Amino acid sequence: MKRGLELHHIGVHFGGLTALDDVSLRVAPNQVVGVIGPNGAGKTTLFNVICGFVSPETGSLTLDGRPLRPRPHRLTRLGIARTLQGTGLFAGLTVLENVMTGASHTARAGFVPALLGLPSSDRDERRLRQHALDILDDLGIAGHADAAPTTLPFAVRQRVALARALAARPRLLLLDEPAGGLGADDITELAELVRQLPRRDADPCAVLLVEHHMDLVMAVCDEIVVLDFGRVIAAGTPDEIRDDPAVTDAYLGAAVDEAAA
Ligand SMILES: Nc1ncnc2c1ncn2[C@@H]1O[C@H](COP(=O)(O)OP(=O)(O)OP(=O)(O)O)[C@@H](O)[C@H]1O
Repeated sequence: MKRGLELHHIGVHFGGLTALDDVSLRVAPNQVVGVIGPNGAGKTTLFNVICGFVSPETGSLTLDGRPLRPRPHRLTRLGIARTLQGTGLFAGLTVLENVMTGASHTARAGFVPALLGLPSSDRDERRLRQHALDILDDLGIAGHADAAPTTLPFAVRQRVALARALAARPRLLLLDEPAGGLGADDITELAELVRQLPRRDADPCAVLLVEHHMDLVMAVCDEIVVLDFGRVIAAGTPDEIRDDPAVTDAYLGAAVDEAAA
């Protein structure tokens, strides 16, 4: 049985500030796991540790039981893909080309055949193009394949960014605040989409979702981890988290602080 991604007792400090303190969690295959918490709780730092942007001072990570030292440029080869806050799409490429860049590492023909225009690179390109089109179709945005991303509404661009991440055929997808900037209807549609990711026929993947929007997290997650001041203060199913007084206290405390400010 594959164990998926595990974080064991992760600690990160920035100068005298403790951003993560003894954080452990697991994202099992085919699960959607959410990380929530008030502002400054450590969510982004946790995401950055998994992507390899931040190295933890204490603790370790494992992927299917094997030690994992993430580096941003090596993630895709490990079967991990991510979307970042904002969409980060290439403005000079069409939607389809943007999605194809997500899978380009899987192309068998290398740089030289492509440069010489040899048939293997044509075949590769056709294969990549079809794969990207299939994903766009899956996400309901194939009609925008030839559009420039800048001409599209934000919610569609978000979907294109998701399609690009999925093009790498990840077994784990990291989503950083995917609901940021979306309206209520778009969030409902996004929830439906995220819930389906571990259940897709082709290339199902586990999801780790770092998100502010409680509604989205409650709707899609099998497990939720709640951070406050860098520590895990609760972990469990959405129902368990909803009824946990420590979680209410943390969010109430944050709301009171904001009101006072
Ligand atoms: N590069 C950094 N240098 C110094 N302090 C940092 C750095 N990155 C984060 N912090 C601090 O670490 C703590 C955790 O920040 P982090 O951004 O991970 O929280 P968050 O839960 O993502 O917050 P938000 O919901 O506001 O995005 C905060 O106190 C933040 O100010």
